[in-house]
Amino acid sequence: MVSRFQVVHAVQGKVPVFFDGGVRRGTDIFKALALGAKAVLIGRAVIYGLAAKGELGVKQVIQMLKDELELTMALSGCCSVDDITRSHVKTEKERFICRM
Ligand SMILES: Cc1cc2nc3c(=O)[nH]c(=O)nc-3n(C[C@H](O)[C@H](O)[C@H](O)COP(=O)(O)O)c2cc1C
Repeated sequence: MVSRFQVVHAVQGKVPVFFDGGVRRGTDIFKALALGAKAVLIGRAVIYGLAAKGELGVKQVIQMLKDELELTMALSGCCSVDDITRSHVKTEKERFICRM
């Protein structure tokens, strides 16, 4: 089965990619950007916030995603989103080679 992250990787640099679906954490945004996505779209995460706490919940979800993305960027040595590159993520195959 091909994952959404693999699809982004496959078309990287050929067409602008908007990553849509399953974004729940800042690390998901980081990974999508690292694989070449120009933007990510968020559906249910903000709906969950809306259902739980209304407008405040939506703001909190967006702030949480922003905080998590910024933390991930800081831990990866990225000062801006333009600094996030393909080298910041590994495929399963690359991870396997690293373990050998
Ligand atoms: C309440 C709700 C309504 C949606 N309505 C539509 C729609 O009318 N047409 C459409 O193409 N996608 C619709 N979507 C899908 C979103 O555009 C988006 O693709 C999806 O929610 C992203 O995945 P995520 O929810 O995992 O973030 C809807 C999503 C939600 C949560």
